[in-house]
Amino acid sequence: MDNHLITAVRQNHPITFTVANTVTSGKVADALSAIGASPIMSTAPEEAADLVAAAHAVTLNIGTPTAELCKELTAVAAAANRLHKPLVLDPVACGATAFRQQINHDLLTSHQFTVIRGNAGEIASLAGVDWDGHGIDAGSGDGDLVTLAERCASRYQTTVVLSGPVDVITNGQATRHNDRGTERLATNVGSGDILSSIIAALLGQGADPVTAGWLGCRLVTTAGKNATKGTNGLGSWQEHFLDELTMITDEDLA
Ligand SMILES: Nc1ncnc2c1ncn2[C@@H]1O[C@H](COP(=O)(O)OP(=O)(O)O)[C@@H](O)[C@H]1O
Ligand SMILES: Cc1ncsc1CCOP(=O)(O)O
Ligand SMILES: [Mg+2]
Repeated sequence: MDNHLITAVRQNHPITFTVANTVTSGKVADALSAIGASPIMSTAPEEAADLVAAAHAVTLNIGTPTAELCKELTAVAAAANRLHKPLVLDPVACGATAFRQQINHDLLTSHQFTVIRGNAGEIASLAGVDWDGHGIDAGSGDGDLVTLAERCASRYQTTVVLSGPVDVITNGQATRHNDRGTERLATNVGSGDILSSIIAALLGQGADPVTAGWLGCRLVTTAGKNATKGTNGLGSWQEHFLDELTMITDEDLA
């Protein structure tokens, strides 16, 4: 595995285009900038092809979907496939409503994604596995999470990053785990959105999907864990988290 990826991101500033949700767009942009990537967000189908052409990687975040935004999501996904740009899906709360289920189904059956990054509830919904989802959070269910992630990876012929207390990264053949992290990440709104777009930045820097998935999880959880030192509430942790993302190096991720 290339252990110079973070250094390369900080040198090359890969343009990382995110169709973001309206809740955490700013947090995602700041986190991408902190690791050295160059973020850009847009919701205009009129510029979808031009922005995808300029970007090194793309993330579709379905956190606050609208019928209008679906035009953008489709235009960006089609352009990313046409231009062979890495494409990441964050299917936020995809099991929570029929509307979200339909949007994610339409995207996944019409376009090829490089990586799908979601929590266990979201991955279970995409894999067609019964799960007791809980809004944007993982919820609870039975079954082995590796099997769940592999089933989703196989269904959509992609790499799946199933995030949680232990992250599972698999393309159906190779499977990796990341057990570093802190509970604070679970309750911080935007942790997953940040992770999905950081994975896109690493793909944009040339990492293969499993490496980008594992390294993204390692990067976010290392920064998250380090940020707990000397902090009490969520607010101070968020500030420290961004500082940690700014300072993190390849050596910190071993
Ligand atoms: N209980 C936990 N303990 C440690 N790390 C966690 C925990 N839950 C989530 N994380 C980490 O938080 C990040 C976001 O994952 P997650 O919370 O599953 O995404 P989402 O915010 O989309 O639900 C990941 O890097 C994951 O490793
Ligand atoms: C609260 C909320 N509602 C729609 S999107 C969103 C943010 C989800 O962020 P994350 O999945 O990273 O926790
Ligand atoms: Mg999420």
